[in-house]
Amino acid sequence: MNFHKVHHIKGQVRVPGDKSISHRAVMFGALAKGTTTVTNFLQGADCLSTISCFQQMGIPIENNESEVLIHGKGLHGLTRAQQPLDVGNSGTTMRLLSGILAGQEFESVLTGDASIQQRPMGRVIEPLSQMGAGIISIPGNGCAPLQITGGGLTGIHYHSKVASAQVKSAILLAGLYANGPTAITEPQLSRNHSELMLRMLGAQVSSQGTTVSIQPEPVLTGRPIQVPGDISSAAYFIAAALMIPDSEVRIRNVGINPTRDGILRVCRDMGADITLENVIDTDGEPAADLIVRHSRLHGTVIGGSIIPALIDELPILAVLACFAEGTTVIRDAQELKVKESNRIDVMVKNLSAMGASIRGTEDGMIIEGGLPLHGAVIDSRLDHRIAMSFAVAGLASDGTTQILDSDCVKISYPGFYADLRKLTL
Ligand SMILES: O=C(O)C1=C[C@@H](OP(=O)(O)O)[C@@H](O)[C@H](O)C1
Ligand SMILES: C=C(OP(=O)(O)O)C(=O)O
Repeated sequence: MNFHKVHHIKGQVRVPGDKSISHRAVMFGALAKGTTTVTNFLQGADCLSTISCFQQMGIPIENNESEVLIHGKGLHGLTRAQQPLDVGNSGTTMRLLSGILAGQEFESVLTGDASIQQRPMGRVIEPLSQMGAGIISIPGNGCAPLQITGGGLTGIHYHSKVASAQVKSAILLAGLYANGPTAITEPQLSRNHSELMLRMLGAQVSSQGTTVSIQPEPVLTGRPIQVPGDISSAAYFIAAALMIPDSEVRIRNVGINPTRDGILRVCRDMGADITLENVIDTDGEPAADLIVRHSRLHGTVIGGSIIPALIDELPILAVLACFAEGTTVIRDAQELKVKESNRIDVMVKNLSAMGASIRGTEDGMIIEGGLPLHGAVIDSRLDHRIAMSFAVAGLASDGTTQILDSDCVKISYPGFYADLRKLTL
């Protein structure tokens, strides 16, 4: 797909539901008793993989697009799948499901696409094995496919080396089935959607600093869940409006949970004009309209405890940094290397091809902003965040930007190109 320079972006957009919350609504709804009705569910390929895995384990799920109904069967209501469970491209599905399967009295195989088969699973294999699950990497390289023989779990207090909501959630979910309390301490606070939603469904979860603990065998009860818009999807419109002269957009109903709002804090620190209106709170997940206007930006340093609060936004923030005066340093972000692609390498290679001054480091990137960018052929490496980042870069660059495998945006935002185009009219 090709992109060209536009004069401005203007208007309103409503981004689809949050991916992390949509996955969790299906998984936790399946473990609850009764029906969980989910509105504004993200109909992206990753969340559809989660639905299909739970249907294969005997959970009736009705997907009516505007509403998803999960007829949960309680903590012990899952049944063994007849086929290996296929998570597609979704790391969240693979890791959270590993935690749930660790607690089941049956054997399961979890697999996924070529990208997922290269992502590290040792980070869940280690704690779940410590709890007593039989969990092995079938190829023997710490990656999927995984074979999981669950049951007989012991509660542990795990100290994780990575700040990862997927690891934290896997351990908390296994903790639902343990013989005593389970706790996890992470180096920095990662997104807390699991804690909030499990608590709302009836689990006993307590959080103190970067430690979360959970009590086993709660009775979870299904209930309505409203999914706010995904700030990780809003990020592309935030960046486009800031970068492109004369732009102003209103992005409606965006989730602004403080464990996810790092992009707002960093953009403001760079000089961005972003205001919030219509702030609401739905079951502990706040949301607001974001009004974003073109701004003169300056470089900044992004590192430390803010990184987990903007980890998926770092590719588009790297693009934004090219349009800011001075130097932007991204550090402490080595996790970028183990996402759907190596996002440090892919950003450096593609932004360099467009004329940016960017250098990769062990744990991030250093960008000298202010050079004009020009079009190039961009290999998305089938990574949705890369494709969306360069679509936005293309709208602010001379010449033609051609994105290869552009349809990978269906993973988290199937209507992305249509929504972006509407704002350019
Ligand atoms: O828990 C989640 O829903 C997610 C956690 C993050 O991954 P890590 O836990 O690996 O940091 C993030 O990158 C991913 O898109 C979604
Ligand atoms: C890393 C991502 O997702 P996951 O880990 O679920 O594949 C992402 O959406 O950017």
